[in-house]
Amino acid sequence: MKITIGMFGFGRTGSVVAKEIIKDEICELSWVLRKSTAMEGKYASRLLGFDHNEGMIYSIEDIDSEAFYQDNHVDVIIDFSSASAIENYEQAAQYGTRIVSAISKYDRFHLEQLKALGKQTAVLYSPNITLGINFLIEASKVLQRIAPHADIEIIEEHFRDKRDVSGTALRIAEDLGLDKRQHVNSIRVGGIVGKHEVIFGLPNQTIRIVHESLNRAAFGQGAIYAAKWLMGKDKGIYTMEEAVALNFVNNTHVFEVDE
Ligand SMILES: NC(=O)C1=CN([C@@H]2O[C@H](COP(=O)(O)OP(=O)(O)OC[C@H]3O[C@@H](n4cnc5c(N)ncnc54)[C@H](OP(=O)(O)O)[C@@H]3O)[C@@H](O)[C@H]2O)C=CC1
Ligand SMILES: O=C(O)C1=N[C@H](C(=O)O)C[C@H](O)C1
Repeated sequence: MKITIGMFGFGRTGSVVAKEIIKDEICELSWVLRKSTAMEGKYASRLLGFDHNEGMIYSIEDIDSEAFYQDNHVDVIIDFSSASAIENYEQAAQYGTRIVSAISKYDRFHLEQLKALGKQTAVLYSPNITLGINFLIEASKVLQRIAPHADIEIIEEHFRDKRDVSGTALRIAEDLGLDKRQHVNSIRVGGIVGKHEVIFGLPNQTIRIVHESLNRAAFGQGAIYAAKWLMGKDKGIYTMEEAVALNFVNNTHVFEVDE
C-alpha cells in the first residue's frame, strides 16, 4: 500500500520536494495546493518531466475546504508553503491525515495551534528537515558539554531573497541555551540553498561544525523520511530529532512556544 501525500506549496522548495515524492517507490503524490491559480488543473508530474499523471495542482482560492480534505483524503500533508497554511491543517486532521510541517518560522500563536493539533493527529514540525542538520545539532551539544567555556556563534547563510532569520539557526541557539538575538549571524547572498555553522572559539583553537544543503532535494528526502516515520506514530507532536533517533545526548529539543 502506498503512502498518499498532499503537498502545500509548489515554489522554490515545494516543486523539488514534489519531484522527490513522485520518484519515491512507497509514496504517491495525490495533490498539490498552492496560493495562486498558476498551473491549476495540471499534473505536477508532467510539469516536472515525468510521463505519467500524479499530483493534480489546485489553488487554495478555488477549493471548497470543507469538502476538499474528505474528498481528496491523504495519509500525510507535507507543507512547504507559508505559515498561514496552518489554518487548513485542522480540516484535514479531522479525516485522520497526519502533518509534516517544514515551515521555518511560526509565531507564538501558530505554535500553540500546532500543539493543539497534536491532540487530534500525528504532527511533525521541523524548521530544517534534512537528516544531516541533526548531526550538527547533536555534535554541537556534545562539544558544548566538553568545552563549556568556549565562545559559541552560529552563522546561517541563505539565498538573497530569504527574508526571515533561519528557523534552524534559532533552533540551534535554543538547543545550546544561547541568546538568539546575540549569537545568530545571518548572511544573504546569491543562491545559497542553506548553510549552518556553529563555531566554538577556544584560546588556542577553533572548532567549526558545518552543515550545508547543496540541493533542495535534501529537503524532499528528509520530508519523505519524516512522512514514513509519522505513519507509525499515534497522535502527538514530534520533532525531526525524534524521527532520526539521535537522542544519545539525552537532552533532545523540548517543543517550546517561543516568546
Ligand atoms: N524545514 C525546512 O527544512 C525547509 C523549510 N523551508 C520553508 O518552506 C517554505 C517555502 O519556501 P520556498 O519554497 O522557498 O518559498 P516560495 O515562496 O518559493 O514558495 C511558497 C509556495 O507556497 C505557496 N503558498 C503560499 N501560501 C500558501 C497557502 N496559504 N496555502 C497554500 N500554498 C501557499 C505558494 O503558492 P504560489 O506558487 O501560488 O505563489 C508557493 O508555491 C518557507 O517557510 C521556507 O522557509 C524551505 C526549505 C527547507
Ligand atoms: O527558507 C529556506 O529555504 C530554508 N529555511 C530553513 C531555515 O530557515 O532554517 C532551512 C533551510 O536551510 C532552508
